[in-house]
Amino acid sequence: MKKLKLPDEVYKKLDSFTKSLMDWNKVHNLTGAKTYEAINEQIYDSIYPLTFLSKQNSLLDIGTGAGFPGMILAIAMPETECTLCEPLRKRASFLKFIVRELELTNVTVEANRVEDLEVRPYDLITSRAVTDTKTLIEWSRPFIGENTQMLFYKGEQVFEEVKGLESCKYELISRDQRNYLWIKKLGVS
Ligand SMILES: C[S@@+](CC[C@H](N)C(=O)[O-])C[C@H]1O[C@@H](n2cnc3c(N)ncnc32)[C@H](O)[C@@H]1O
Repeated sequence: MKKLKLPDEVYKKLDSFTKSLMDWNKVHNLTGAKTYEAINEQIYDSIYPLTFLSKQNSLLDIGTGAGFPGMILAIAMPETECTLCEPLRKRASFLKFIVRELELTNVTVEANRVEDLEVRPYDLITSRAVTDTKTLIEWSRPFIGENTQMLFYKGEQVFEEVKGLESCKYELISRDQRNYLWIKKLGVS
């Protein structure tokens, strides 16, 4: 299993998360990642940005699904206050179960569409496999403060999508098929 250097306590919690996800997946089809190995690959994909991101005080993850990347980042960054936004009831119920089971004090699960969330600024906005970059930026706007950064987990399509980002300060970090679009400053639209 590919691993980043993180405290043992974090890996213990990630292991509990994996076991619970496998159990829930047998009953409720929460994610396509069904095996221990497949879930671990999603976990590594979720936390890989910790190799380049600095510490954040607050994070909003749009469309967390069964936990990627928001719940994984929340477990790995216990000092970051994380809001996980997931409208689908069974997925949000699983996220709430994990919060209770792992006694996570830094996580709030919002079982709503991002368009319906209470507006406030976040330091970091993340999203994986939800929608195109243009829509993600529009959805993120109400939550952007002075220093907000965005991190979108993208595939091949990102190379087309960044063509609209000329006025933004961004970096693309590629790993295998994954392209992490790290927007450090939004330009004027
Ligand atoms: C393909 S899943 C990806 C889930 C997870 N991010 C992952 O990578 O495994 C897309 C998720 O986005 C959620 N979603 C769709 N529209 C949304 C919206 N307007 N606001 C928040 N979440 C939304 C869906 O409920 C779904 O769980």
